[in-house]
Amino acid sequence: LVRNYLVARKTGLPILVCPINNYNPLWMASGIPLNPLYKRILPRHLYERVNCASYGFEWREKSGIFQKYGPAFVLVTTGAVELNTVDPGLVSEVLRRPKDFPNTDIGDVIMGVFGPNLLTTNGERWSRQRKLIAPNINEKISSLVFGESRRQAREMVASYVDEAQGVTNDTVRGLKALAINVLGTAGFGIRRPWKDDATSQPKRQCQRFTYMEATKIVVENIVGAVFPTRLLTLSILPSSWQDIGRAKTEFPQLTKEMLENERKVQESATEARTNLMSLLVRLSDADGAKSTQYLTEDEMLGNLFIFTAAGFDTTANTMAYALALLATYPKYQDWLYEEIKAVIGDKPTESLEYADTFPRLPRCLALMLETMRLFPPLVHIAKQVNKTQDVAVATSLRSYFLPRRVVIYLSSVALHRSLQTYGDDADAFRPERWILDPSVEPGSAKSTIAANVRTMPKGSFVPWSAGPRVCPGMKMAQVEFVGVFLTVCERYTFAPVRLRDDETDDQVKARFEAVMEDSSPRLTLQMNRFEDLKIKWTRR
Ligand code: HEM
Repeated sequence: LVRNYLVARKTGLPILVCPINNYNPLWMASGIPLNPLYKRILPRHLYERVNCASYGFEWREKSGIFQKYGPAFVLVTTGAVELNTVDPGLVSEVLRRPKDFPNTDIGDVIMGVFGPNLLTTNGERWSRQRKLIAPNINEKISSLVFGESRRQAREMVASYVDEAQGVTNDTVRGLKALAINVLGTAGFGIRRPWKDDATSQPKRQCQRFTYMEATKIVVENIVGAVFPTRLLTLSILPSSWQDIGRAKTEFPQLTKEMLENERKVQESATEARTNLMSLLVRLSDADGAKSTQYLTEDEMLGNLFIFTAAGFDTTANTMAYALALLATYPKYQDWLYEEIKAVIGDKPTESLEYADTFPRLPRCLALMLETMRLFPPLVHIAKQVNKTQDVAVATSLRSYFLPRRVVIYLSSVALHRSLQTYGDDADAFRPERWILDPSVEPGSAKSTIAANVRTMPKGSFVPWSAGPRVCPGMKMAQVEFVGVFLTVCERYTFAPVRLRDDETDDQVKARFEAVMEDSSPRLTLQMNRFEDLKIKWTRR
């Protein structure tokens, strides 16, 4: 603790000391569930430290702690020295310089459970994988994602309307099923009806998981999955933990089977296959000795996992918050509908082409950006100062001295609610803030994502990170989101179901806002009481 404190002193920034090891797996697993208890029993100044040392304090504190300590402060624990910042200049420099600020070792422990991958590696190994993989998450994949997202969304809402008279509190789970199925298609060429995933039951001990089921379980319980498999499968543990253990045990074998199958299909296929796994198979089968264009077998397992891990919960929860926001503020459903109608007119909507449609829906994308501004799936981005050399950075706010090995947390939540960047209504949901020129008519030639969606100042909006390590799935997630909201808003409206006949509009709004606010950052930010989002779908 003393050594860490002395390192922190070198930064010259305000310091908070908390004498625990916040990287201990037990602390990591118990920190969030016990947080409300700590809040109740500890005096405010002690709780503040314990809270900062527990995962995801960024969501619980929002901008408050930065208003108290300034744009950067340091947390010292027995496990680490952590610098937290909302200085956009520092954020932008840290993300621009991956050599000085590589990804953290702790991220590797969590996201590298099945092998090294794009997210968990640094240096040459990362740059080789990045050059191979990122350019291939391309427009062909986007087109596939667009079509599949629309198909899944149609099936989902039709099922709610036909079978439950439109009333459901299941839409968040439905969106998760939709997202995993879209990834199944784009990532692995597995095409499933929406209902298959949405209604699947927990498996009994003797039944094997499918690949997508095993991945979903591990992704949704990623912190638990860090524990050894032997521990997780102990019969005294709850069955949900045993499921994590089983999914973790089965995952490598399931991946190998899928890859073998893909290789067989590729041998006999007449056309090149378009999904991420087929691409990785081609890359790993290249001759590594002669070329730098290869992936090792363990990198392939790691990357197949990371596509789903990075792309599933992030996109699904963003869609869930957007849906809740649109139900809470219904005038924006009309705002989207106006654009959708202007773009697709009377065309038969089943046959909409991605390339003609997606770029002309700036309002639909603005909805996504505004949702992620208020509810960023990753509440922080973690980097660390490289291990060999201290780094100095000067921004318009101040000069920073960053000793080697210090972990840096870029706080997306507080950055995205900054009054300086977003104005006095920074906490309000206003998707139109993203539209550059509101007088441009939807559907007109100037109404495109490229021409009419605002770009925020560097380092102020980082839901997908930025710089050389920006999320390679950003476009894919945007296409999925726009495809889904285009499909549902074109044909349906949805509204909160009142709990009492005399519940007023304001009370309903406050109730839905409270459900969104009651969120916790797990792997990604998500609503704790998502079943309380009871809504009624109605055909337009
Ligand atoms: C709304 C959806 C998404 C959000 C908010 C999101 C967010 C992010 C963020 C913040 C990072 C940087 C993490 C860090 O540096 O610590 C990242 C990296 C990454 N994301 Fe995404 N992501 C999304 C969707 C996807 C999808 C659909 C894929 C898969 C196709 C994907 C694959 C990746 C990969 C492989 C990386 C590591 C990149 C590297 O370090 O070079 N993401 N994502």
